Amino acid sequence: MTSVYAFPSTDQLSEALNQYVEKISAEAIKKHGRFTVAVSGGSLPKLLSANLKQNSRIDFNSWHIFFADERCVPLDHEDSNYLELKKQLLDPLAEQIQPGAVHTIKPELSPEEAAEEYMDQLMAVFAAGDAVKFPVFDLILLGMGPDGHTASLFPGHELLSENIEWVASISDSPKPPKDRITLTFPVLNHAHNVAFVTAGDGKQDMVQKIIEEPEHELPCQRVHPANGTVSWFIDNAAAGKLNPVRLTEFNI
Ligand SMILES: O=C(O)[C@H](O)[C@@H](O)[C@H](O)[C@H](O)COP(=O)(O)O
Repeated sequence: MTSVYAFPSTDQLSEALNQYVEKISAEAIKKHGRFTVAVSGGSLPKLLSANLKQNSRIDFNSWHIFFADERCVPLDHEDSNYLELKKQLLDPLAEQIQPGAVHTIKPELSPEEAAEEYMDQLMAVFAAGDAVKFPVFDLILLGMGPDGHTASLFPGHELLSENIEWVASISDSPKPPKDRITLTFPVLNHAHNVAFVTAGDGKQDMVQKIIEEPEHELPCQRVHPANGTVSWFIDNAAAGKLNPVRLTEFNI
């Protein structure tokens, strides 16, 4: 089940996303004492954090934050997804309400080694003590590239067929920087909830293609958790070419 929510402005998109994340994190923490979330880079951290960073109802201490993908650069490098999330969400949060854990890559490692090490971090959180085939995130927050990529899963790339490893490295990313790690489709498709977040009229062609033309089998279209929900949070600019019948009224 895919729900597409469109909002007149990015401010209203961010507020709706704040309410959605608050609901899912509260349910997860009530159910199993923690909230596990994977965050993408690009424009997502800013759209995610605009209202979330001021939400005093959220128990960030119970959060485990991972990255859906990350560039293999130092954590203080301008291309680092961690740095962007730090700027947009972590730094504005008071010391006593910081997330319980923010799982960053080890940038000094090669992309291959960084992927292996990130797998160890995922195993420690999701498979402590018992064997699991894939981690089950409470929420994975994804962006949509102009070519239909998501995380660092790009159209036509061999990584799209990875169905065993939880984390993969890529050294020929069409979107710079070229060296990255990324969660793989099996992990994305085991999540309880996935939310795509994208805005701007530059995205309207691809949004229309992804939502209305499944035959393309673009990376964004290959995210469909068997036991999970998929939601799109977009602004009216990005929804500009969508048939309005595809839109769902947001009420949470
Ligand atoms: O590390 C990355 O580059 C992102 O995770 C990437 O997958 C991003 O989400 C899309 O490229 C959309 O980026 P924009 O929202 O900035 O267009």
